[in-house]
Amino acid sequence: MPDSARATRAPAAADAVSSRPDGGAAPSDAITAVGLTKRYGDFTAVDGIDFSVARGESFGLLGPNGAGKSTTMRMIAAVASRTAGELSVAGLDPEKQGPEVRARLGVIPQQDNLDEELTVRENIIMYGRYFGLPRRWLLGKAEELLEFAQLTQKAKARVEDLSGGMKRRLTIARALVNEPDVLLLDEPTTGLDPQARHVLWDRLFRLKETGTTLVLTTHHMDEAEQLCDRLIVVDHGRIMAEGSPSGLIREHSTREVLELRFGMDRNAEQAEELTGVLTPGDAGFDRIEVLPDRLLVYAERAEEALEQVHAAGHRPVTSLVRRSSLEDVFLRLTGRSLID
Ligand SMILES: Nc1ncnc2c1ncn2[C@@H]1O[C@H](COP(=O)(O)OP(=O)(O)OP(=O)(O)O)[C@@H](O)[C@H]1O
Repeated sequence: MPDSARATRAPAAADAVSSRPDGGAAPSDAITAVGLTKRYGDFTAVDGIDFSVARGESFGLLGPNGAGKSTTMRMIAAVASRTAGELSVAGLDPEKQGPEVRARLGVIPQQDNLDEELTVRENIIMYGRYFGLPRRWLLGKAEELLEFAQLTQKAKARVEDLSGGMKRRLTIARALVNEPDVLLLDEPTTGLDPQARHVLWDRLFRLKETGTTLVLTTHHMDEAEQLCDRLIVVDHGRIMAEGSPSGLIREHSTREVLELRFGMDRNAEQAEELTGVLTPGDAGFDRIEVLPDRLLVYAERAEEALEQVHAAGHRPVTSLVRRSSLEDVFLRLTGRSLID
């Protein structure tokens, strides 16, 4: 939340906070899930997952399409029921205390659901009215949020005239109108061009710095690396690993990766030959993964590995040395790529 926005608490939202049924001090965890499960008939979309999100933390669910990320978010947001397990959001049970939970959350769904008929400013004000916030207070709040979202110049524009990145920023501004404790973002930058993604990341980074708890889903490893203090890697409804981006990379991958291309049909055959060239002691070599278009040589010192490849007479068409990423962690854990 922008500092300026914090200075003027939402009056009606404050009432909602003081009417908390548990009445006690705010819990240290913003969200706690234990054995959280969601089944659709025979199909298990979320399979008994445990995690907690501390207040002020930026927490991610990283996984491919269909991993169960959105379903988990929908249970947190009190719009889908759970089949089994425990879930606590700001100390409340979303299933039993849906309206109270929703009053404490800002939700950014995968698809923008802005009111196309209204102007940018009106979108924020109307959304605030749903929370019962007074119109006069909302007029000032809308200006703060427009500034935060870098949309002041567009205040009177209609939503249909905005770019994709602007719409996304407006959706975030709108979700902040009730001064939520936790912001839920489902795939916040999917579909945006690189420049629009960076502008959005910058805004989210600002929110993170001012202490807003962020929970986001993504299948972009760079987004998770940029924004998350901690994340869970999910696949088929299960948690495969948990940790900080750098901790996960340290635990599950080598420091560096050598990417080699030998030409479409030769990669598998070359992988076998290179396994004979590179031994575990050499260059901190760990293993080779064969992808359809390239080989990934996992080694602590990839430049040294490349020297050894050359010294053994192998001539890749292209070679690239890079640091390991969360994509490599996912590949290691599941044998698959994050984006199929
Ligand atoms: N209402 C539903 N009825 C039946 N199956 C569903 C329903 N909603 C989701 N699923 C299934 O549950 C699984 C998890 O879906 P979910 O949307 O949570 O995945 P995701 O990780 O968020 O992926 P995406 O990024 O594609 O949304 C998918 O296989 C999906 O088809």
